[in-house]
Amino acid sequence: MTDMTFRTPDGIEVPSVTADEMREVDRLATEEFGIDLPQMMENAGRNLAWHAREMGTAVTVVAGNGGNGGGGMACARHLHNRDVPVRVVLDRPPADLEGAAAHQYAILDQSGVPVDTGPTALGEPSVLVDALIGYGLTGAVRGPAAELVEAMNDRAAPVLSLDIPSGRNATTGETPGEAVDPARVLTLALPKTGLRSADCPVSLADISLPVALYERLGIDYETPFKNRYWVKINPK
Ligand SMILES: NC(=O)C1=CN([C@@H]2O[C@H](COP(=O)(O)OP(=O)(O)OC[C@H]3O[C@@H](n4cnc5c(N)ncnc54)[C@H](O)[C@@H]3O)[C@@H](O)[C@H]2O)[C@H](O)CC1
Ligand SMILES: [K+]
Repeated sequence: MTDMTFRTPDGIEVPSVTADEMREVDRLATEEFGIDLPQMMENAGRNLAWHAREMGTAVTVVAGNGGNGGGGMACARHLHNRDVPVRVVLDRPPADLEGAAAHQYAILDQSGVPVDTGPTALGEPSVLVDALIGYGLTGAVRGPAAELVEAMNDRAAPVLSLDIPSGRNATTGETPGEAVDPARVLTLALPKTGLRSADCPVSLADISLPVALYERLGIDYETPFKNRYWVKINPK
C-alpha cells in the first residue's frame, strides 16, 4: 500500500486525508468541539495572508462561494488591515454569495476592500491568491469559475492556492477539467491525499484543531506546529 503520509523538515509525520475524511474532521470540529467555521476560517485567512505577503506586494484574491472563498476573503481583510494593496474577484455578483462567503464579503464591503466579478477585474497583481474552489470541487470546473481559472493561469504573477489548486480533486489529485497551476499551496489542518502529486511547494496551516479531535477520529497525529502556525511539508 502507498504510504500516504507527509513529513515536515524536522521529521514529524503528518497523515493525509481524503475530502470525505476532511469533511468529517470539519463536522466534528463544529458539532462536537464547538469550534465554528468562522474561527477556522480566521486562522486560514491569517496564515494565507502571511504567505501572500511573502510572495508579493500587491494581491488579487480570487474567491468562490464556499469555505475556500470565505478563507480567501478573510485573507484579503488581513492584507487590507496591513495596508497591502488588495482586491477581490468573485465568480458571481456579491448578492449571490451565501453562508460564510457572504459573511466575509459583508465585512470587506464595510472595510472598503474593492470587490469585483469576472476575469477582467484581476488587475496587475504581483501575486494571485486562488481561493475559488477547495475540497468541494465536483467534476470539471464550469462557467464563470472556469474563466477565472484560465485567467489566473494566463497571468505572469505567481499563484498561491488555498487548500488545493482549484480544479484539482482533493482526494485523487486528478484534474477533470482545467485547474489552477500554483507556485505554492497552503493546505489546512491536514494535507489532502490529492496533494501528493503536487509539483510545487506545499505548506500546512494550523487552523486551531485540538489533538483530541484527531484522536477521536482514530487519526495518528502529533502536532507539527510546535512554535509556529504553519510548516512546510513533503510527501514521505
Ligand atoms: N478544516 C478545514 O479544512 C476547513 C476548510 N475550510 C475551507 O473550506 C473548503 C471547503 O468548503 P466547501 O464550502 O465545502 O467547498 P469549496 O469552497 O471547496 O467549494 C464550493 C464552491 O465551489 C463551487 N464549485 C464546486 N465544483 C465546481 C465546479 N466543477 N465548477 C464550478 N464551481 C464549482 C461551488 O458551487 C461552491 O461555490 C476547504 O477546501 C477549505 O478551503 C474552511 O474555511 C475552514 C475549515
Ligand atoms: K483553491
